[in-house]
Amino acid sequence: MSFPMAGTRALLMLENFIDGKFLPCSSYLDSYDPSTGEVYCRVPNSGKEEIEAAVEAARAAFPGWSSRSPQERSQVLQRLADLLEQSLEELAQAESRDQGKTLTLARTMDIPRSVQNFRFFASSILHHTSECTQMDHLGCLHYTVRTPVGIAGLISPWNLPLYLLTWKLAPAIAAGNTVIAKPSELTSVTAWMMCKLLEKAGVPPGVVNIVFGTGPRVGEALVSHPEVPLISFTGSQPTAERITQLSAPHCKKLSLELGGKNPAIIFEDANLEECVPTTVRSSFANQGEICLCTSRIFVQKSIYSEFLKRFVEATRMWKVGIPSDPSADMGALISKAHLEKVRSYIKKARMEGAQILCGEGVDKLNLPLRNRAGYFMLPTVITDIKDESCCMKEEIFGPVTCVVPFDSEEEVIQRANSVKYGLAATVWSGNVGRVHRVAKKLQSGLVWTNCWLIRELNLPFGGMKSSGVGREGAKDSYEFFTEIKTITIKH
Ligand SMILES: NC(=O)C1=CN([C@@H]2O[C@H](COP(=O)(O)OP(=O)(O)OC[C@H]3O[C@@H](n4cnc5c(N)ncnc54)[C@H](O)[C@@H]3O)[C@@H](O)[C@H]2O)C=CC1
Ligand SMILES: N/C(=C\C=C\C(=O)O)C(=O)O
Repeated sequence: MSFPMAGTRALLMLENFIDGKFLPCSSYLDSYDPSTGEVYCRVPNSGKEEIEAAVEAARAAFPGWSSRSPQERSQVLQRLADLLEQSLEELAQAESRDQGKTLTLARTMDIPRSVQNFRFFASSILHHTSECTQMDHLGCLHYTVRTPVGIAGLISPWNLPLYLLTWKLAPAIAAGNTVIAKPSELTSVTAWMMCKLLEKAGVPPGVVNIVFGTGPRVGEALVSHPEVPLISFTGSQPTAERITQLSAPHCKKLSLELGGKNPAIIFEDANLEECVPTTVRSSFANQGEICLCTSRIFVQKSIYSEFLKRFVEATRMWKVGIPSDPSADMGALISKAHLEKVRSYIKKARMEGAQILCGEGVDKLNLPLRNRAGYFMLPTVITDIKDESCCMKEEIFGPVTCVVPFDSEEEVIQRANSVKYGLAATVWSGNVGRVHRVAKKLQSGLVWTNCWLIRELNLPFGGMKSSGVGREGAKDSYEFFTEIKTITIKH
């Protein structure tokens, strides 16, 4: 596999992957290197025509793929995982250049997890069982069978491009579906690189089709297509709303993994040695562009000053640098528009009288000349802010976090729950009873106590309230990507 390295002039031209073939498109979109602000890649600007071709290919491939045994499909997934792993370095370089994240993060998190997604579902597909019940008095036996749904539409975002695409793709094809995936138009490169490995892995033509382009054009064509009965989406809440509207006339199965406004609750008996560095990471990892990132930090009053001092010191040590710098903790944000949006929240906070303790507008960003037009900003800590402020209510999805004090357990639970989102929370305390009590009362699909982002892929992942509909994981993804049928036998 090859793609232009940072500094090369040739534009990378992506093509759609339909029916096992790379196909050019009649129009293209510019894609930017977030670390320089320069166009470096052109992405197909697909529409209805390409979706029609992909549906035809996926429909034709379905009978063959769905009738293979789980073992056969599992072997294909394992081979794909091996091939991705062999290309780990190239994929990590590409992800970092396309997304702006540090190369270190792409190498240690994005690509290894993409490999793991295939290995995980290659294994879990072998272990599902179905239910059976008896009604001896009526001479009946009842059991369930599961069958793949058909053509799965997968729409993924720009923050963890290959990681989140493969988190949907692996369970979809493991269960016997064929797929049409639409990655974010801002970060399409690693999906295109993966297509180059599919044939060698033994994925038959038409089982995986990847169509590139924008949400309103090709995304909507996919969502509205009557022969795509299922959509798995990760992204923003307004887009989820639109997908829901477009799917409604067809009663499609939907899995919606959306944003968060995730609280960290830090009690006075927390181990600050562990809590401070983990909360810096949970706030600013991947430039704060993970739906699980912390953006509201509630600290018990008795340790508030001490925590704040240590937290700001540690944030100032969180280095922003060019993505290839091995000492950088944070790279560039995804786009100019997103950088401006994130900065606008800090401006609003200032206007409301909040204090910016470090970061944007307070400290100086040091970047090489070539990267000055890149979309970089410093990790920023806001205090003296009201719970009603938009910075405490809306998903900013950038390196910005708010720190506020609290008095009691009851109060903090109520405040943590007072937003429309309910995705992830962290609770820091040495008191086991309290940890269980608080975790249970938080309106949040995931609660990490005394840690962050330790993932158990077997268990349900997803959010409550406006953070989404449905869950993903070994059993949940299997259930989503299959239809269940109850069969009664009278004997
Ligand atoms: N995982 C998450 O929680 C994510 C949250 N966001 C949030 O969303 C905000 C906006 O980011 P965007 O890139 O605009 O997210 P988005 O929700 O618009 O994009 C996610 C995916 O949906 C597609 N899409 C967009 N409009 C569509 C439509 N009408 N029909 C079908 N597909 C469509 C996009 O092309 C992309 O592949 C961010 O600032 C952040 O707050 C963004 C990305 C991921
Ligand atoms: N869905 C997102 C992150 C998921 C992480 C995981 O499955 O470990 C997101 O940032 O959108």
